[in-house]
Amino acid sequence: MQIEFYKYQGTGNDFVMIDNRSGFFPKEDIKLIERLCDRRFGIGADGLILLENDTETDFRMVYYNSDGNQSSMCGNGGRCLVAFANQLGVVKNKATFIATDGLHHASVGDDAIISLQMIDVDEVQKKDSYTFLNTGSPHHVQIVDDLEHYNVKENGAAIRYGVLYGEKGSNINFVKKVDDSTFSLRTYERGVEDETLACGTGATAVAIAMNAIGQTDKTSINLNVEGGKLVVSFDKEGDHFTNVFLTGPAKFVFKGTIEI
Ligand SMILES: N[C@@H](CCC[C@H](N)C(=O)O)C(=O)O
Repeated sequence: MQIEFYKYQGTGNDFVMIDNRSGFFPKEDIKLIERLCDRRFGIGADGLILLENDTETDFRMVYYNSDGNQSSMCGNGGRCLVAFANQLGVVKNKATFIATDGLHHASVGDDAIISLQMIDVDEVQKKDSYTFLNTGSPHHVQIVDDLEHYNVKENGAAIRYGVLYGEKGSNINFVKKVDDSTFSLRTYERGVEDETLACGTGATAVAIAMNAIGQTDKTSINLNVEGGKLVVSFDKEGDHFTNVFLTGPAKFVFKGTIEI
């Protein structure tokens, strides 16, 4: 059997996209999803996303990490899925869709810039050396001295598998302040089990965490990620963050068919 796929990337966080509106895709086949995401034996991606029908919104997002397991929200994947839906003609420059963390609104701007509304954040756990919050996916946020030379894979894995987060784990973000409006980050992603070039829910978590712990009082924050630049904006009331938007490029790379 042959599957038609589309490859997208958002600031270097890359995804295999499949139009599953007919419901043909064998969703329980973890090994198949893992193989499709494999960079040597498959197409290669940080995750795989199915675009499915939904009765109340434009479409449903079903997200899998590259390890083949279905997971929580993916911000860059959500932005890429909106670009994919636009390419398929399912939406026209504006989208409303349902994902594992609830309803999302998005808009398509010039130059493949997609702005995606993320969930509200009601709880920010501030600890001495790190911050933890959920932006659709769980995120540990930690400021480090030498971000450029930091061993993200080794230190990220140690925290992800350590005592703090148990079996469920967390995504781990290491951060450096550039100026009041700008932070650089590098992310170790759960389910990829490696550093990725960008993480949308991670960038969102970093922006909110930096505001919540007083590193900035800005509510529109530039994020330098390894694969490009993202912007996160929000409204704030105490530790309650609403109207959270993640904005950045989401680009079509290629399409093809693969034998499964
Ligand atoms: N790359 C994603 C995050 C995907 C989910 C994450 N790996 C998890 O399982 O928690 C993003 O852009 O948000």
